[in-house]
Amino acid sequence: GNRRSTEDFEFGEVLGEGSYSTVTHVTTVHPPYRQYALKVLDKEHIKRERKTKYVLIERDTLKALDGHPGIVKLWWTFQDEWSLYYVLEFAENGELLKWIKKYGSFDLRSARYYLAQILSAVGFMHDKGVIHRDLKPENILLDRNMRVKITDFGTAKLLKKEEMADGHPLDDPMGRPRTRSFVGTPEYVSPEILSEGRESSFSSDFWALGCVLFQMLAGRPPFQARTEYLMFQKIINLQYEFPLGFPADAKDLVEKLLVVDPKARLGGDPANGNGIEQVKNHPLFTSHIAPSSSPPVSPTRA
Ligand SMILES: NC(=O)Nc1ccc2c(c1)=C(Cc1cc(-c3cccc(C(=O)NCCN4CCCCC4)c3)c[nH]1)C(=O)N=2
Repeated sequence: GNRRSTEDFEFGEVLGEGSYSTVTHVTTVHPPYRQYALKVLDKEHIKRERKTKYVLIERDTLKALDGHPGIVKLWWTFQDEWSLYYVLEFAENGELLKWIKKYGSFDLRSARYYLAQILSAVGFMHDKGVIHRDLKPENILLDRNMRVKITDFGTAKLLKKEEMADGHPLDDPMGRPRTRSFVGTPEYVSPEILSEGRESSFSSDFWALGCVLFQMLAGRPPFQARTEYLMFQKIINLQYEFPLGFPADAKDLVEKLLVVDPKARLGGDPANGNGIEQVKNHPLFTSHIAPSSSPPVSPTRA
């Protein structure tokens, strides 16, 4: 059968490190030689840090999202005495963040090309009741054809059926105060998480999309500060500025996504219908009919 073990793989370079996991480039030792990203999770550390819940959420979320080209595929899982192993899709061109830094910033056509693919993957996630909660250029990978592959669902939230209506997790029937389980990466965390201590909702992912669009075109995230406290102040007070020359259509979309009230955010209120469709119908996408030439494979400066 296909019971796997580390013996089946030749280990290559380390691709990424987390607090209790390491992702390594591996190649199968038997033909057909295939490349994967092997995520090794340390059992001892997981138990000590009480992260078992997150580890299982990642596996269950990736299984629920299997089949979408914009989400990293989980091929198999196996374990040994010390570790859990997730055999994940290898995205050869790595993190979107690396490409933004390499080119300084993207031109509008490239930013629109990547945002359209990210929206397709996020729309699929939300339809399946998954909130990513930590969308950022480090978690948006690019494969050998520069196609988007979203990863790192270790901190995602898998909503129950009855929670799907407005994307908000239900309050505890016993009225116990909500213990906010997780806060995303400071630069990209939405104001409602910081101020009301709310759980994230679908709308939190839209805030992060606004930050990613800004960063692709500006070459930096909208909110930066020397300390997390100062960063949080800037986020809840919406203190950010566009660089000169920031394209008008993209500026308008960022301004509709970086809205403090999650319900007023574009796509943020499920009562207005499918959030992703509202973003896809924005002039950034509808007022530029792409020329017949194929989309850009690698980002180029404006
Ligand atoms: N937290 C997580 O779950 N993290 C994950 C999960 C899955 C996963 C994952 C992370 C991946 C990360 C990754 C990182 C890289 C990478 C890291 C450093 C440099 C490069 C790079 O320079 N790539 C482009 C140039 N290469 C040079 C080598 C030959 C091929 C082309 C890629 C490629 N893929 C991956 O491919 N698949």
